[in-house]
Amino acid sequence: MFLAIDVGNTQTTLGLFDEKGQMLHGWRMSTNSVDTADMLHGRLFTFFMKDGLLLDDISAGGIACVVPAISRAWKRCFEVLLKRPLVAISASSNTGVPVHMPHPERVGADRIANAVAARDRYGSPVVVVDFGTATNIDVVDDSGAYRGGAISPGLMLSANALFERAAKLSSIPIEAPASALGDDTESAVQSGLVIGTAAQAEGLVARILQEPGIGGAKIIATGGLAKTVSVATDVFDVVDPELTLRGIYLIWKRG
Ligand SMILES: Nc1ncnc2c1ncn2[C@@H]1O[C@H](COP(=O)(O)OP(=O)(O)O)[C@@H](O)[C@H]1O
Ligand SMILES: CC(C)(COP(=O)(O)O)[C@@H](O)C(=O)NCCC(=O)O
Ligand SMILES: [K+]
Repeated sequence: MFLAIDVGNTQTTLGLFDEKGQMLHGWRMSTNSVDTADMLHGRLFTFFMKDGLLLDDISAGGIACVVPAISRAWKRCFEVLLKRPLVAISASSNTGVPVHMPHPERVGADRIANAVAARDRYGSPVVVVDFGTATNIDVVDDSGAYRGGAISPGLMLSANALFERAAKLSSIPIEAPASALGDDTESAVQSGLVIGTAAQAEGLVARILQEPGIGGAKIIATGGLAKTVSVATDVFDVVDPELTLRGIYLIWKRG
């Protein structure tokens, strides 16, 4: 079986795929850039044990990593400890999705994976909004090419900055309030953060859809906060939390 690893700035998600491309198991852990190969190996061992699996069941891995400090530890975990190959996804991988941007090598591997999975599942044009540490938008045009998108501070980053800098505000449950018109501090902050993040996505998507080759695109939400935010908008055709992991699998499968 194939293990897909999506290393984000806050959390690392893992998905175990069978030969038919079904994701059978998924796990989530925090991303710690100081983790060693032994620690990563230990985490994998625990996840697999808990689900009645063996690390030997892994035949290969693929990784989309946007935290360079930890990529060596993952490589060592696979190649030295698990004795299995690990493919690192980048814009220069054989993805089948050409990157029409001046500096393809600078694009995050997670964004490439999103584009590949979205085009495969939903066709093109397609727009992905990924709600993680950053909120990033990834766009595939009607020719099937990746065209970039937008990057902004994610919901939790904004929330934490607000709670840190506004003396009278402290942490509240991050969920959509009943109305955009908050009638107390908690619901006002929920409105600003959750409905605000949703409205930002609506606004950016509306503008991106005006660009040549993007009109009529399906709009997909993914990322750890996709479910929280999608409650507050009807802009999304689909919420697909496993999109990035599926993209890693698809890129690996193409070889
Ligand atoms: N099981 C979970 N299901 C959904 N959301 C989670 C879950 N766990 C965490 N989240 C939220 O998702 C966010 C991380 O999203 P993610 O897309 O993994 O970010 P990144 O890829 O930037 O690390 C965290 O802020 C967390 O609050
Ligand atoms: C945009 C990102 C910060 C998103 O990271 P995440 O929120 O998933 O942790 C990441 O894809 C990244 O660092 N990209 C490099 C710059 C670019 O894609 O243009
Ligand atoms: K991510």
